[in-house]
Amino acid sequence: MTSPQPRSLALLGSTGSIGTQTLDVVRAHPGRFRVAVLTAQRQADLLVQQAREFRPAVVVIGDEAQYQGVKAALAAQPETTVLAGAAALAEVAARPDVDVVLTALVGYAGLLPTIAALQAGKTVALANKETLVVAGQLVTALARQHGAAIYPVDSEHSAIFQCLVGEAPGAVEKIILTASGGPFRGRSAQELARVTKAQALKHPNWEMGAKITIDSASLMNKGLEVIEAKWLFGLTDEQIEVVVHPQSIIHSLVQFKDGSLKAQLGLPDMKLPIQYALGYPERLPNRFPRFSFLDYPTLTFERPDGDTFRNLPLAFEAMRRGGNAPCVLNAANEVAVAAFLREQIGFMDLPSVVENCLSKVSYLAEPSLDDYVQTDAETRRVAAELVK
Ligand SMILES: NC(=O)C1=CN([C@@H]2O[C@H](COP(=O)(O)OP(=O)(O)OC[C@H]3O[C@@H](n4cnc5c(N)ncnc54)[C@H](OP(=O)(O)O)[C@@H]3O)[C@@H](O)[C@H]2O)C=CC1
Ligand SMILES: CC(=O)[C@@H](O)[C@H](O)COP(=O)(O)O
Ligand SMILES: [Mn+2]
Repeated sequence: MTSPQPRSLALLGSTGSIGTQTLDVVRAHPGRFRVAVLTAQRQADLLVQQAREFRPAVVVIGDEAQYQGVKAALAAQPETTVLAGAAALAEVAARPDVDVVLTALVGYAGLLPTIAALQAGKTVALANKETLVVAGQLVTALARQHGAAIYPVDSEHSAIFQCLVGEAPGAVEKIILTASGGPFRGRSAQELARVTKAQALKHPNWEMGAKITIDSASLMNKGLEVIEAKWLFGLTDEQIEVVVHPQSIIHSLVQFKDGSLKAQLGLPDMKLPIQYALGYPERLPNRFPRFSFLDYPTLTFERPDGDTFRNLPLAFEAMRRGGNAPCVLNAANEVAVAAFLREQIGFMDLPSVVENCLSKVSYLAEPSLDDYVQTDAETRRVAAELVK
């Protein structure tokens, strides 16, 4: 039997939590994947170290001030071209030598490179949920138009994707996204007003980047995932539910029209969903740690507390309004989370900034790409005033 040609990867955001775990998956499967592109924003030293190991055709350092340093550090590696700046991300995502673009960068910055990848017909392994939150309708329409697949990396969406394999289109009654509830599950609004950044950065089950960890603590992560699921799986708003499952073992469920439920289970480890998206439709054998029910004799479930964690109902509301409302939600949240991480605002200010921006920024029912860009910029201006 001949071995398959290695899949060529563009890994956008290689220095982050998803990016470094993606490289672990690549290391676990020698010969299956080839790294053609690596990109970082500020961590130039780690980017150089990764480039020396994986010898990609191109690296991008987002922070242009670090271009000369990266170029000098890779001078002895002429096969690797060094580029800098945000525009280079879209350029490398569309390179002819790339099969799969894994979007492991954080926030709105993922939108334009993902669009470039889809327009070039690339398969996108999507970790960057903000892309579908901001412009899900436009992005999924582009994928259809260019015959490009989007495979989810987000653990809940990977779970749903795995449950849907072999099922007829239209067989789904609803999906149930599981939420850990974060480090502050069960706390009152009064208690939440006093929590610290250090406490919010301690997720009970997952090791992740700072922005998504704060989003998990405020339940905005689940709100973003609700909107992400709508577009990935073509669901109506009524077909999406959230249940709190503090152990993060059941990664999500699908309920079918005959009442049957399918779930995907596993340890909280992103290497499996990353590998599934990169290897799809194959299930590649690996030696990652295995789950045992005996280690988790009790799996529990609760209703999310949307009165206290207001980001979740705000995200549902933005989804129902549609148009540019989810783009406003996302930009407001990005500004608020950055301000919280600078210890400029408190935890309970996070939903207030989002709610305020949703009421202040002009609503557009059918935004173009340019409208999304304008909405993002306008929302950031409004939000910046609110977090001062
Ligand atoms: N971490 C996880 O387990 C999960 C993450 N996700 C999603 O995946 C995405 C990545 O998350 P995570 O890995 O945790 O994030 P991290 O913050 O750990 O990593 C983000 C990566 O993006 C780069 N980056 C940051 N800002 C920009 C920018 N403006 N332009 C270009 N690149 C940028 C960073 O570069 P540098 O570090 O060099 O500055 C880094 O490589 C997010 O959308 C998140 O919601 C989804 C499910 C699980
Ligand atoms: C690993 C992953 O996919 C994260 O999005 C994770 O789900 C965060 O956990 P909660 O948002 O459920 O706390
Ligand atoms: Mn998730």
